[in-house]
Amino acid sequence: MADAAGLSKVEVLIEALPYFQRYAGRTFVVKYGGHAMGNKQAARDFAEDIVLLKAVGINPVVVHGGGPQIGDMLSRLGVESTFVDGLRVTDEATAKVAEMVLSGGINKELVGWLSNAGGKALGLSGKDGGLVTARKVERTARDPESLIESVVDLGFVGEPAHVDTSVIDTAVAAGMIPVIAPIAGGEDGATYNINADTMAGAVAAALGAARLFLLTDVAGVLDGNGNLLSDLNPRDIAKLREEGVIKGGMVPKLETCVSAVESGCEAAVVLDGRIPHAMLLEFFTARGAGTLVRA
Ligand SMILES: Nc1ncnc2c1ncn2[C@@H]1O[C@H](COP(=O)(O)OP(=O)(O)O)[C@@H](O)[C@H]1O
Ligand SMILES: CC(=O)N[C@@H](CCC(=O)OP(=O)(O)O)C(=O)O
Repeated sequence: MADAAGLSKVEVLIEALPYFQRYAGRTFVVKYGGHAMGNKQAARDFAEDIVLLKAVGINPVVVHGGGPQIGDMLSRLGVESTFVDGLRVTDEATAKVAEMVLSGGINKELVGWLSNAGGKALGLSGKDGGLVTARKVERTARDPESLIESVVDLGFVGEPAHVDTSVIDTAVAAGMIPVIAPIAGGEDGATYNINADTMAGAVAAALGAARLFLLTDVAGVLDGNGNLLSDLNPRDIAKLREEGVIKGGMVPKLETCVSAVESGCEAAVVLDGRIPHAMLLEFFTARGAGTLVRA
């Protein structure tokens, strides 16, 4: 006779069975933010979640950030960063540091965690296999008094202009988990620093992903009183942004969610990466957390 603990394990698997069946063969793009990476145990849990998704037939594709880690390296070098709408103003030297930290450091660390959890991970940046071609980001700002708009030069901050998924398709067909750093070359030959949320959204759209998960270090999108907003649509988001409730790093995150759901992704979720196994809890159980964005 099976004991109660054994039965409850089976019940959990049975509860998840319709999800395994529905999403087998589909792609989930998971963005792992630099803030969520701080805790080693949470990182191990994250790697297990990704490897479990792969084991049940879903194709996870990881895009990672590393903003705080780039900031630490720059401050060790005596360089201070400024941000415009959550984007780091990037001169040529900063782009070099960002590439070193993201592609050289964090990307390989994540590949190591996934391989320790039993996965076969392939570390890439937008440059590898022609995955992403970047173009320079154009931003304008309006002077609050004169209301005159002027161009803000962010330097080598890029956005994906073109995504060629063939390197991802090849890796997935070979049973691998692609792990992508948000760095890409431009048509001008320069190296561009891309916000990791933006990179994840572009990759999700190009792959026709079923889900986009954005793991960060807050419970989700919070209202003006610090309460979690668990369901949002693009109209709610535009209003919250106008009201100034959504600021800083949450701006590119929600821009990404909106463009993902408007380009066919079923749902995008802003999740608390500090919670152990946040992604599996959200996806396979009724105890979903975070903010779900749907069209
Ligand atoms: N309305 C909001 N709800 C939650 N977080 C917000 C909001 N507005 C701004 N933020 C900020 O956005 C941050 C998350 O973005 P970011 O620091 O870029 O994270 P990551 O490194 O995970 O991408 C939060 O830590 C918080 O400081
Ligand atoms: C242009 C730009 O801002 N690039 C980001 C890239 C890393 C990133 O986005 O990391 P998180 O997801 O951890 O914030 C940066 O330099 O910080």
